[in-house]
Amino acid sequence: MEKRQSKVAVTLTNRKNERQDKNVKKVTALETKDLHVYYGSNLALKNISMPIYKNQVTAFIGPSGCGKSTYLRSLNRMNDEIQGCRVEGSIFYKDFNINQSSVNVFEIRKNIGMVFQRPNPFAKSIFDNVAFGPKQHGEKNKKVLQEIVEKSLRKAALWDEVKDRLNKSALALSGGQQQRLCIARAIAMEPDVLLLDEPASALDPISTSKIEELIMELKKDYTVVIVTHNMQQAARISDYTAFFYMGDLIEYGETRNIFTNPQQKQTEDYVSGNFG
Ligand SMILES: Nc1ncnc2c1ncn2[C@@H]1O[C@H](COP(=O)(O)OP(=O)(O)OP(=O)(O)O)[C@@H](O)[C@H]1O
Repeated sequence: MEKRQSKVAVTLTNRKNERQDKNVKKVTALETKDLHVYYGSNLALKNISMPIYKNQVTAFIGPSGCGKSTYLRSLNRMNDEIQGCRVEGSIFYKDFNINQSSVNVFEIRKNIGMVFQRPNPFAKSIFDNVAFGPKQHGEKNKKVLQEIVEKSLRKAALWDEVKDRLNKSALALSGGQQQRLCIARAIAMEPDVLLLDEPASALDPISTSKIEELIMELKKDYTVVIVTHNMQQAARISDYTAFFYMGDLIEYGETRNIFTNPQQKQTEDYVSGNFG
């Protein structure tokens, strides 16, 4: 138990690219107010109000079943796809409550993209995977599509590895490459926010560290929200951390504070490995 805590502390001490300039004004990219999520009659998330800051990495941590993924899916209305799931409360994106039936969810998901736990490329070429979204949204110009594909693959740190085989099947890529391809596919839609649901949990340590490096790069251009089971990963890559427990948001704040100076006993117990 002790060991786990000290590893996280070492991780925080060793963090590179630390740019916590206290004078920089935080801009809110997304915000929920009084959010409740039900699966049938089961209340899975209770009264969650929190901002997600622009160009920051925000990590959601907590034990299995506490509601991390449910909350992540709320942020781009993906819970709409789950039968029996009901989301009450407000989700503000660009000062507009997107939790309203009149909102075009495809437009929302274009701006707030999502990458899932298991890489899920289409059984198509690498090129067609990345070009898929823009084509669906009406882009027909081949040159423009080529530019989008190259730019997205570069941003996903995959271009050098695949530039000579863009017409080969995406399914022939390694798991880590497939996950970066899925990130490129999301980037191709030019989103503001990227929601990543345990994007490295199915990957080996080397692929995981590539994804982590990539996430820290991506925040320059995007707001990144990540669900992770791995507290060291949260400590390594996130600026803000939210700790969920049994459907409640127990504590939210700068990652350094959550791990080294938590205000709630439950957070302290969790980050020090005493439960979960
Ligand atoms: N599709 C669903 N139908 C019914 N209940 C669900 C569904 N998805 C999640 N739940 C319930 O909602 C609660 C929160 O689940 P959620 O998957 O959001 O938690 P989590 O913290 O992401 O868990 P994990 O870390 O195991 O992925 C749990 O009680 C879970 O059983």
